[in-house]
Amino acid sequence: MAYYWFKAFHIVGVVVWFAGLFYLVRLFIYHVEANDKPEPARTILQEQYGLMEKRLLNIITTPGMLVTVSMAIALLVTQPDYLHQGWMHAKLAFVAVLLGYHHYCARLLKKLQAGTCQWTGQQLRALNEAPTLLLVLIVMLVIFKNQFPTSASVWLIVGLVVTMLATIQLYARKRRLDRERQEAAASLEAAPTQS
Ligand code: HEM
Repeated sequence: MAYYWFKAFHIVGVVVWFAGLFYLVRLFIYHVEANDKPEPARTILQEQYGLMEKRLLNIITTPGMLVTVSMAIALLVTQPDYLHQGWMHAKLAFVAVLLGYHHYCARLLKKLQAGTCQWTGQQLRALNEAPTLLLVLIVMLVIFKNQFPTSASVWLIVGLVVTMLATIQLYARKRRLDRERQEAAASLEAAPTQS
């Protein structure tokens, strides 16, 4: 019975951890893009985003990671056989990458607060795709275990899902560019004409 409790809270931890990771980098994007705003909006926005980022990391994301990992350790102590299985080794390797990503986000936060972050909004958007990929891989490993699917039909489904996600991203990008163009045109119109 304890095993089910550990597994339930392992999954709760995973949901909280990923929600935090996704939202954190989204806030980084807004933080960096606030550089384009005129003062005093820039300072006000960046201070607010800085506060939200710190709270999100310390109150949601890191505790989510700690719950996931501590429940995972409890699962492995209860079921140590998993430690000898190939899928678990692969899963642990991806989790190590995810922990590295978490640590890197915490470093980026410090750089943003110090005003020394060199990442552009576009680069951060690309970075924010990394946890999605890790999420898909880890969940597939834990579900399929050693029967990880390799047949053509499965990869067709994976391809369709990836295409769908890419289409959503491209559409969001198009809408963002349209909005930026409209804002630029509006500010040109509002600017006083010089004779
Ligand atoms: C700290 C490293 C981790 C370890 C050692 C670990 C270990 C485990 C173990 C032993 C199980 C039970 C498997 C079973 O009973 O079939 C499990 C379940 C699960 N894990 Fe992890 N896990 C880790 C991190 C993660 C992460 C980062 C994710 C998400 C990206 C994740 C997603 C899941 C899911 C969705 C289940 C439930 C699968 C099911 O019941 O069929 N785990 N994990």
